[in-house]
Amino acid sequence: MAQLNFYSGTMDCGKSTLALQLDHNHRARGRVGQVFTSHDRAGTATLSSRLGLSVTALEVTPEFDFWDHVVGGLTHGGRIDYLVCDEAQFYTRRQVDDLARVVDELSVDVFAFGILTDFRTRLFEGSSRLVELADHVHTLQVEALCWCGRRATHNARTENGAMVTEGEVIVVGDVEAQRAPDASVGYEVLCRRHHRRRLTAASAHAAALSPDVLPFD
Ligand SMILES: Nc1ncnc2c1ncn2[C@@H]1O[C@H](COP(=O)(O)OP(=O)(O)O)[C@@H](O)[C@H]1O
Ligand SMILES: Cc1cn([C@H]2C[C@H](O)[C@@H](COP(=O)(O)O)O2)c(=O)[nH]c1=O
Repeated sequence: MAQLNFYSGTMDCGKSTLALQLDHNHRARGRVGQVFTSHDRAGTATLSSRLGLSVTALEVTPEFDFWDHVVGGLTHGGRIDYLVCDEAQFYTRRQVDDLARVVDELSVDVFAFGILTDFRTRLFEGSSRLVELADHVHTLQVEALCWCGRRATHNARTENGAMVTEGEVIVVGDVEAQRAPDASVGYEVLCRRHHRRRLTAASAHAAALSPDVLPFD
């Protein structure tokens, strides 16, 4: 029976790498799949992993219709066994509803990948709907780490090094500033404790060097 799977974790925990591996393994066994993404750092219509691999993908814009796309493909004699959907946090609620419908009514497996929460710790629209509808929600095993060594659970956005909590929800960027399209905006994964205190690696380092502040854990 086809299933809707959601693989989730912070930024930089290996979601896109797993998406590429999963696609490779299914393809290697003769299954026919299609790969989708949205706002990938490497550019439009690309699914890229920090380990260096990337593949061409279909870009999911807010107007994109998964149901029409898959039904159209099957009606024209095509075969579709599965969909790999990266950066699914950016998909709309309607698009995730359609993914569930594709699973249930067309028996196509869906493997969706995305971060759960934005830089303000709020659930993304696509991710919240996936949590509501998925047959299985998987947390990635590879743990991204906070600078303090704890498991990173939250994504912080930084502007010129300082953590910010206001701004547009979607700003493409990376955890390593030099790889981001706009180097002044970056991301850093943190444990909840340090996200709450807005303590990035840089600000913790600065605070540790200051003689005026008490030490923190
Ligand atoms: N130079 C490297 N050597 C080994 N592993 C790396 C290297 N660079 C990145 N990685 C691995 O790749 C992961 C990020 O993979 P990626 O698929 O791009 O993450 P995500 O899609 O979750 O943001 C890191 O957590 C790390 O495990
Ligand atoms: C937290 C957060 C992230 N983003 C962007 C930044 C990246 O371009 C992607 C996440 O990609 P990854 O492969 O999981 O590293 O999402 C954003 O637009 N808004 C946010 O709040």
